[in-house]
Amino acid sequence: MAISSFAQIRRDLHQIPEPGFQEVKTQKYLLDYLEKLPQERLQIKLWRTGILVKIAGTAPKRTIAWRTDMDGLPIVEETSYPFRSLHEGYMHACGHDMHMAIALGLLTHFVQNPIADDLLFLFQPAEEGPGGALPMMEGEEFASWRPDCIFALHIAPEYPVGHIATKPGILFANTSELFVDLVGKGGHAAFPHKANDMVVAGSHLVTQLQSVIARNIDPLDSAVITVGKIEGGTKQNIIAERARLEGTIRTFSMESMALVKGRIESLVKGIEAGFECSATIDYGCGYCQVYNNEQLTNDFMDWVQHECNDVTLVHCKEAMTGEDFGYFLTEIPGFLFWLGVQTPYGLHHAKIEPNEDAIEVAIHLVSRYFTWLSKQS
Ligand SMILES: CC(=O)N[C@@H](CCC[C@H](N)C(=O)O)C(=O)O
Repeated sequence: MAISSFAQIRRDLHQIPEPGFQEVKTQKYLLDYLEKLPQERLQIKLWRTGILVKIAGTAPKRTIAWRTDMDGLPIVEETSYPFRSLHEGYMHACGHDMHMAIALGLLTHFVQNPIADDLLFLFQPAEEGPGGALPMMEGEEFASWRPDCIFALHIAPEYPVGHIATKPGILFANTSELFVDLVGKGGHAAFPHKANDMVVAGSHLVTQLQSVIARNIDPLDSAVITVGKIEGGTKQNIIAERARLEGTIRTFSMESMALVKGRIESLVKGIEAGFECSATIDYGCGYCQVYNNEQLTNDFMDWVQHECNDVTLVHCKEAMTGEDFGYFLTEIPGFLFWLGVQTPYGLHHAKIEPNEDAIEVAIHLVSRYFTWLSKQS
């Protein structure tokens, strides 16, 4: 069966996943594509490994923006695809390849069918970390093309193709990365009393961290601490002098974030005292929540409900995912919605295979929405 050109673009991008701020091949691929489009209405600016593209409207009163992320994740791909990642140890496992193909599809549509308003397409690096949205917003390139409203989507493995989901207000959580380094005293496996084992200390800490959510967060509030990676030691018969825990914290309020961090700091001090080691905490990068503008989101949801009988709208709950798109929404009204790509494996899974039919669903939906929105002012 023939696949659409944007599904093919997604496959090409799927093969070249790159970490945040190293999206060099991705940027080149996108630029090569943009170069082939009719240029009359297009203006292009580069920002680090990202790209900003403006399409001049026919009678602009404002600028409507669409943002896609670009980076991949450090995952060894285990899909059944013949177009698996060519970058050993990296994979587009969060759908940014789908997001970019959709953005190019939309951009192409509007180059061919311009609307009254100006359109701005943001290809933003480093969503998975250390965060490209905030520095991109602070850059002169964005400031000089600052949009009046901004929108984005994220693929959702749990919804069927043709379904979208969103809600007004908070959609995604506040996040903070978490890195804890423990340093003790290494030694011979047979003489534990002469050493100070950081594998044991780190294991205690991982277990204690679970109590913060269970015993310090109001049960009617929500928070997550996930330790996704532990490193420690050098060999099975050497007591580990060092251990490192890498994780992430998620909360729905900054008060809960401060509370969780305070409790983590106390527990880490306890580990230092209890295991006679030294510890350092680094919170890495943090993202603010994704808070959907209530008016725009409600209007969009009404519009989908009444005008798009090919799309099923789900009124979803908020999720503990993070997205630096939230920074754009702190200053510019807009929203993010989930796009159903039904697949049994979740985001960040080595076997995730999003259904590519969702690419055309998104292009068709958002192109109609922007055309409608442009007529509303
Ligand atoms: C949509 C999504 O999966 N986003 C990421 C954002 C990660 C932020 C940061 N690196 C962290 O781990 O806290 C997510 O994991 O939710």
